[in-house]
Amino acid sequence: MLVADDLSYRYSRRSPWVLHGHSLQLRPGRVLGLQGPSGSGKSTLAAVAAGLRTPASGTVTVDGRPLASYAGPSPVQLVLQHPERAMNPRWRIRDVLAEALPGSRREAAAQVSARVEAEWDAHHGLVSPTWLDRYPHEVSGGELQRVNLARALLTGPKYLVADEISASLDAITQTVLWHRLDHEVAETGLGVLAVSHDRALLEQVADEVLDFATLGDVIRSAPQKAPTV
Ligand SMILES: Nc1ncnc2c1ncn2[C@@H]1O[C@H](COP(=O)(O)OP(=O)(O)OP(=O)(O)O)[C@@H](O)[C@H]1O
Repeated sequence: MLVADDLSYRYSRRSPWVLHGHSLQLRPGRVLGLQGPSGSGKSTLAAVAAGLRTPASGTVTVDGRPLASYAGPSPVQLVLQHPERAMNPRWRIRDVLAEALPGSRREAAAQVSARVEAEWDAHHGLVSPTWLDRYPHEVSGGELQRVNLARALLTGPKYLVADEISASLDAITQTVLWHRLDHEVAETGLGVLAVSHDRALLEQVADEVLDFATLGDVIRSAPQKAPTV
């Protein structure tokens, strides 16, 4: 289980606490929705839960071990809204995916081809083999986000934090993206924290939807509780 416990976080000494006693638990094979208004702190919680930001206090553990103690690729991967910002536009999709794997680029590219053809074919998977020789600008926005997700999954995470991953897509493309991700959840037991301002979307894709505001302490109590950083 991924457990974020009693987190506090602020961006600088002078800025207000964004996280103040925030906690959540994510089980394998579940999609947990996290909803809240713009600026409330959802992305901050997502980044802390994925180990990209260090809380001032509180812990993030995976199966009882601190997330920071895991060597190699993190068991918690974070995927953000804009896939084009997360990849080199001069690399073919095969190489973009290969970057996630250890070993030489050539070996990794061969593994990518094998995996895409075996598991991620066009019928049920995230990536079509026909995209592998294309550049990022030669696939659609929805397809590129599927590549972005696939790259995170190639590292073999136990949990995926998906922060507004379909916010830039039209309704049909959103549905396709979540359907493909749902397939991965069912097949592999991946746990997903789906972060969005869009409650209606989360109610469609998640097993349970949490409100950001209910996960932390009342803001009045935060300055006493959280340590000075
Ligand atoms: N890098 C940063 N430096 C300073 N303050 C930041 C930084 N990133 C976010 N903040 C502030 O932290 C607060 C929470 O921001 P965050 O991005 O976590 O909210 P959010 O709920 O994800 O918003 P949105 O739905 O608009 O993406 C906001 O007040 C924001 O201005």
